[in-house]
Amino acid sequence: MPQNGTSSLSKQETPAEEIEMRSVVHLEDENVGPEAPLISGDTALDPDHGDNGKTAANKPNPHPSGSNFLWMLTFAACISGLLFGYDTGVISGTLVSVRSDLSARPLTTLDKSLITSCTALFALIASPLAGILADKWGRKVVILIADGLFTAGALWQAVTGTVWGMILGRSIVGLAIGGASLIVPLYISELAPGHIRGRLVTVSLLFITGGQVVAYIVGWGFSTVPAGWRWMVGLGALPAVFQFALLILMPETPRWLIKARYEERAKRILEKVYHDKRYPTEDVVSHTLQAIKSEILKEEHASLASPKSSSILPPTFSSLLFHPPHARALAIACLLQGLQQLCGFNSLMYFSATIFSILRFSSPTLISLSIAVTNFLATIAAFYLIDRVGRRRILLYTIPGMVIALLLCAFAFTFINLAPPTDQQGTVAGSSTPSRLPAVAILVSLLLYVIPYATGLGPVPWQQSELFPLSVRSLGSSLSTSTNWLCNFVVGVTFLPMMDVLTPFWTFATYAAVCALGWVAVWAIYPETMSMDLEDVGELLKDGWGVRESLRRVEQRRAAGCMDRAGT
Ligand SMILES: O[C@H]1[C@H](O)[C@@H](O)[C@H](O)[C@@H](O)[C@H]1O
Repeated sequence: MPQNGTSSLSKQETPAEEIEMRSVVHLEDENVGPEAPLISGDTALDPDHGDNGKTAANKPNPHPSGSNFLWMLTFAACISGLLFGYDTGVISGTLVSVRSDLSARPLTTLDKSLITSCTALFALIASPLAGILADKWGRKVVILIADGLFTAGALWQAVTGTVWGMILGRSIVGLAIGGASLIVPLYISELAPGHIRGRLVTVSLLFITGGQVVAYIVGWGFSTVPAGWRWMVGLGALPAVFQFALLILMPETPRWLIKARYEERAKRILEKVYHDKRYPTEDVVSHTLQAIKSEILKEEHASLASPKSSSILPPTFSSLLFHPPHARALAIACLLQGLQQLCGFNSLMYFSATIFSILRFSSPTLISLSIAVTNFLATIAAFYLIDRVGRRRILLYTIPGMVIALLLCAFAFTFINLAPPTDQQGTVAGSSTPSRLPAVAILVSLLLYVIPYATGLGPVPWQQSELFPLSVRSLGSSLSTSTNWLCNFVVGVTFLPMMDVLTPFWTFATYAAVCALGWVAVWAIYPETMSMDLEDVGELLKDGWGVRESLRRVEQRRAAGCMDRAGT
């Protein structure tokens, strides 16, 4: 395995060497601008060779719904998503069941906050590190390390006897979640053909939200068993061990392999990914290979030619921050990830039982399960829509629904008298006799909020990897993943204080305002990337945000009938 993704050329993989030599020759030609074909006379390596709208109709058609091999790899990778969901969801049940089992005393509010928020904090630290490792050693290595951390963290939590031991265990799991949340969408995006990429990445969201549902059910099931919480947290080790074993069968992504100059291996994997008896795959494989190689050459050229690169920062960092197309991709990815968290969804994930207990529902944990189940079911809708309706359009349609539902919820809260401030257990105190109608209206409005969230903002930001060209893909994805965890952390620590200080009305109205502002930003700068090859997305952001151009291409592809392959 190469040390930095650019060395270790094997003898039989000379075509990649040749590519590198050609690239050097090309870079020595002063008259060749980034717009020009990289290798004159070689149409396969022409930047226009990809689907830029002119060639859409002529592109070879891969299997419309993906080969079995591709689906198997997607499911294998998604086990990390299941762990991400399980470990974020299990905390709510654990906090109620621990009682005095840790440090021989009941948990204080501070204990609860630390145990909950350290996971997001360590996920935030882990994602950029995972991005660097994913570039150096490959995507698979990060999955392997995350599995090790998931297992160690789960077992440690199950046996620990102190609050600080629990915080340590949650932090180890946080490191694993940070790595997994970066690598799963990246791994799948780099394997998937453009026309089903959105759906395959959304499968990982089904595993995340499904993991949250399982965690809530397990939490509910073990809540009456003495020390049952040890089983809740310890069970997280099982899927990690299973995935660890599966890793032997999982290949590296073709895109990383080509960057690391293992072209023959990349070709063999592409052949398997696109394999189907009913469809000739040779053309698709060679088209994809050439498009990846062309993109690598262009990126190498562009970053060398970039005038604003800084000598203080490592080259990939300065290329990501100072090369305008890369910086634009980063801005969009961070906007979407920040919006996904600052819209307040995880305040429900972490505190819905608290909200429903102040509303005097007889079984708050069961009612909060309805939030998790709705989140999961609406993600299934996203799976069907994301490659048909498109990422941008889904967001523009669903965010207004979230704004309305949040305002309804804020309004309904004005009919509930809340006694200030939180009690000793960190629970927001409620009035003695809240009326049933506003309480039911709050539950309904929260469910109405979750449906559009899970159809749009839940899955769309995780399509982030497709925005970045290969040279900065894992670094860019890791920074936007960190943005996600930073904002997740902010929402986790501010929700209860906001409810106390600002009142529930202003808390939910603030989330509504964030969503409304987010809608404007999405409308202004997020281009439609549905059905595009990864290598073509970069073209869109070359001279601007590419919104109009992306919509024009969507129309063109529709007219050419290309989208029928995705079932549109
Ligand atoms: O996309 C996921 C999903 O929406 C989860 O339900 C949520 O808990 C995560 O924070 C988010 O990243």
